[in-house]
Amino acid sequence: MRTVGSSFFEDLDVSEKLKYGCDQGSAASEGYGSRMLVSEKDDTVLDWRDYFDHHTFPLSRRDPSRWPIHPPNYRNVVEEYSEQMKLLAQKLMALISESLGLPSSCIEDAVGEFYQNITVSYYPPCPQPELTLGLQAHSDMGAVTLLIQDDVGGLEVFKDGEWVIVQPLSDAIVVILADQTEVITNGEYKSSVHRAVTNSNRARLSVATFHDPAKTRRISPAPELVAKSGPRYKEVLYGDFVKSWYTKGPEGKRNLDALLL
Ligand SMILES: O=C(O)CCC(=O)C(=O)O
Ligand SMILES: [Fe+2]
Repeated sequence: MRTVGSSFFEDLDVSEKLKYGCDQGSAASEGYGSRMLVSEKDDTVLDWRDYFDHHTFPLSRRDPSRWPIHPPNYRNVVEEYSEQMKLLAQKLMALISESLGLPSSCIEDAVGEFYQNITVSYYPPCPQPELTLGLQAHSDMGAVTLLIQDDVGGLEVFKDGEWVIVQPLSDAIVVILADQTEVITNGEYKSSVHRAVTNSNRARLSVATFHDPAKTRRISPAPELVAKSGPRYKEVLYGDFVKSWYTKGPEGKRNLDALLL
């Protein structure tokens, strides 16, 4: 997956890439985009990255004809990778459920049918890395994100009040728990606040596979956990949560904090 991703970003010129351009005006639209976000306040660059977003599940959203044809195995690799990541996300949700004494299907049942997106992020070398981040601090909105990165490094997680580097390991898949898992587990598992930093000499590639509920899904803490310690989060319609995330901007976990009881 890393190989086909970097081949798309590094072998094609901009005009070729723009044939797959996403609609930058609408949230999480499929295709190629460049998010060199610039602050309206003081012109500082906020995000320094290019990306390609693929809609992979449910199958009704999947249209491989919108994905690159270079390199030639690109579309097959994405389809196979998507399947494997879905299986892994299901396994992890079952293990988390069991670890809390819940039936193994509990979290997956609460999430419902997976909306899976695969985002390849490409961070070009940044001339002044101290002035901008590749991607601002945020927690992911959905349930579980599975991330692979190359050997450059740049992913950091916020732990015990400081930023900790996630060392790149070529065979590792980083599990990033997202906001809806925190709600469903009634805060027993926390979503992770993370960001990507840039560097001035090497481009970096990461592939994040998001597993989210449908926008029409209502998410609330599992009843078994509420029975033990009372509800700690308000119920939320996932579509409303996504809307408020895009309105307020990521900025740490502020969005999820609005659901705290
Ligand atoms: O590039 C990375 O390591 C982080 C990507 C990420 O957090 C995201 O796309 O939500
Ligand atoms: Fe993220």
